[in-house]
Amino acid sequence: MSESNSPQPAVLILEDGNIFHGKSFGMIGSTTGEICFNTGMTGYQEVFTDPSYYGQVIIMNNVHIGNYGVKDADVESDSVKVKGVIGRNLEQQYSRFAANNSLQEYFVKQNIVAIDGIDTRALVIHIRQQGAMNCIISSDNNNIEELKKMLTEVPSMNGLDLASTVSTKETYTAGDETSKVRIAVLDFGIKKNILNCMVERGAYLKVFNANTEFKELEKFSPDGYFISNGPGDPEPLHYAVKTIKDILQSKKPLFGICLGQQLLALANDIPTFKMHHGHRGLNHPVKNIITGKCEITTQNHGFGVDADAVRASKNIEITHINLDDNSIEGIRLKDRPAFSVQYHPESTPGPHDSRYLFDEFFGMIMDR
Ligand SMILES: NC(=O)CC[C@H](N)C(=O)O
Repeated sequence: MSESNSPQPAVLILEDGNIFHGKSFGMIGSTTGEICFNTGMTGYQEVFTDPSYYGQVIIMNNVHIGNYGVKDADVESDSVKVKGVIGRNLEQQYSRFAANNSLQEYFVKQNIVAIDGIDTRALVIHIRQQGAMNCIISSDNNNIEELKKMLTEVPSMNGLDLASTVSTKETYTAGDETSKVRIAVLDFGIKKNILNCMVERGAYLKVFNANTEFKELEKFSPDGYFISNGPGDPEPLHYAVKTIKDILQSKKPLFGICLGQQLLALANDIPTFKMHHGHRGLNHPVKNIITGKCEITTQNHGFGVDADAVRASKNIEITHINLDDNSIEGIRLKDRPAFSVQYHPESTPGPHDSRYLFDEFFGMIMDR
């Protein structure tokens, strides 16, 4: 490595006062956010560009990240959405025929501050035990007291509406305009591959800003409604809950993913809660309790729907449960063609076990 490439020292400070020393990677600077970890072995570029991670600093459990570089097409949105990255070996060298760039240069271009050389095993064990908390990474300031002060000013993820920040400002369409299946998509930070999964099945989509009222969505004459994934806390999104209540009144099919499930629950008076440290990875076992079949799923969430309230609800049926911790992974309404899952069936990255859910959504629309 040439002298100019040798990394500067960097520091990671957790809200509970723990300090980790490492080396800078990506942009030189400081960044803050909620620390979380992803256990996936592959698909790092898709993870970094997933808007559901907006506001979070992510620890990558896999020991080597960056070794296959980055490729323009492997994105879930138009930019990196994580606030920072923590790794054991963040690699400048890469090897892949199709790659366009190194992770290092990609992070510099996208203004992403990362820290390399961290004992990620110890750090992940710590977060698993202590739970979600804020953190700061810095490679341009070695004054620990100053950094700690900056960290105290970072808001808690609990109560934050981040979805309206990453939602599309302009309405746009995708797919074949002459299609018989028209789906209105409410965008809270949608991943491109969710849109692809619907376009591949022949839908014509119109994607709307998170804050769009039902009467505006209705003008598109949709056959169904899709409620997307997205970052932050679902609880403050009262405007979205109102829209979903109106959609349910229309009795047209509705499918929600992740934040979409949390909003569907809130629209049915089921509260959501902040999880201890969330689920993020590519191998979370889920059981479909309607068919009895298991799926290995891609997940990325730090909030969940209240299991007791779901079980007590007369109108909500549980369709999927998590086999690790019994949390609610899927629900459907008894009196409306509306359902949702807490995980990511488009699964980029991840196994494709759950893509049948898009077929079920299309089935619901075609049956009408
Ligand atoms: N992937 C998502 O949609 C995440 C939903 C929500 N922000 C959570 O962390 O639970």
